Amino acid sequence: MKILVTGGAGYVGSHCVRLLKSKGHDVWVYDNLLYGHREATDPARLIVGDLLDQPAIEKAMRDHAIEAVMHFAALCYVGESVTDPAKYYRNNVVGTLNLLDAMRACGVGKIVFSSTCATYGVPQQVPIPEDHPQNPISPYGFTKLAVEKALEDYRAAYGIGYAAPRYFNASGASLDGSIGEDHDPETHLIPLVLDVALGKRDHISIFGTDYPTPDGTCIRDYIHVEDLATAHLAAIEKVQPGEAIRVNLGTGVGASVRQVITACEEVTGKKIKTVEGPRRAGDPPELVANPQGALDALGWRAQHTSVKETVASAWAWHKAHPNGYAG
Ligand SMILES: NC(=O)c1ccc[n+]([C@@H]2O[C@H](COP(=O)([O-])OP(=O)(O)OC[C@H]3O[C@@H](n4cnc5c(N)ncnc54)[C@H](O)[C@@H]3O)[C@@H](O)[C@H]2O)c1
Ligand SMILES: O=c1ccn([C@@H]2O[C@H](COP(=O)(O)OP(=O)(O)O[C@H]3O[C@H](CO)[C@@H](O)[C@H](O)[C@H]3O)[C@@H](O)[C@H]2O)c(=O)[nH]1
Repeated sequence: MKILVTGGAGYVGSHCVRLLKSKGHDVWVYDNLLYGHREATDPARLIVGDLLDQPAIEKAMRDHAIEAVMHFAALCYVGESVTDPAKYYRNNVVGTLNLLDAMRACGVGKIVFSSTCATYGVPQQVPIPEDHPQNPISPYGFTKLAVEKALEDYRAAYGIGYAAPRYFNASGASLDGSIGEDHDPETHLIPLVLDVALGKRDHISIFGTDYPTPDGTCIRDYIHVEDLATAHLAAIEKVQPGEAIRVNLGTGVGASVRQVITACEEVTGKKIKTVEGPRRAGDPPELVANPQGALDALGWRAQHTSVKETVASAWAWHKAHPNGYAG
């Protein structure tokens, strides 16, 4: 398939691009490089462009006879989405409408869109099934839910098929150590803890120790980025024009903040200094996927279910690239 991958120079997108290519798909990346890295992808297959430039998206689709889209491009900082929601609605919602309208204009019939468990808000039930109510608690989550709704309406009216995988916490790095996570600023737990192990940060702050969980810290479902890639491959190959697939992508196994820190200590052999602090606004106590829906819909299940194994792949990359793609 000829696939346009928006955000393919970013963390999750770059891992998916590699897998798609290895399976023989003809892949073009469309990324404005705001947070993406030229080094994370093949420069000969990179179109530097913005989602807000609809004619440029259409040109990319026509120039390369695109048949399907994988859509990773988005702004993803939950905190910033609260202080500057306009930026998030414009980029994530208006940008995606431009992409969908370009697909209509060019006759592209299917898309896989990066949604998130943040669309569920504070869960009423854990593990979370796909039919759980979606009540986001941040503008970021609302932008993702708005796109899910638009996808469904575009499917019903115009026949565009879509898969909307809702990721839990993307983690880890490619198993050969060649690409990994490099966000600036970094806000995610695992890379921040590994920065402490590398001596780049003095300590990790634990955001809240009074949650109703066994050790008092938040529980998350850390899904390996290579597992996310295999799920996307399954989704793009499975979904057909006019169809809809909505699935959670998680391991089904949760790990607390303290458990992640312990895993990092075991993997790196370094003692991690921690500072216990207040809760971070908007953090639900526990987010864990019910993975059955993805198994039923895509025949997919996560292969990396040990957080220690996931941390080990992240550590291999961070150790080899202490300054990310900059060296
Ligand atoms: N990382 C996670 O834990 C996680 C969890 C759930 C969902 N997601 C979603 O998965 C997707 C990828 O996340 P990531 O962690 O790889 O983020 P990332 O920031 O590493 O990648 C996003 C990419 O999109 C590009 N981009 C952003 N706005 C653009 C625009 N207007 N035009 C063109 N390119 C643009 C950025 O330059 C970047 O390369 C996002 O949509 C995110 O919301 C991520
Ligand atoms: O310095 C830190 C950073 C994080 N945490 C905690 O670690 C957990 C994981 O946090 P983080 O790595 O920031 O991920 P999330 O906030 O869970 O959000 C990620 O995962 C979501 C899905 O769960 C996606 O929607 C988001 O885009 C993605 O950033 C949370 O309980 C945080 O409170 C700390 O205690 N200290």
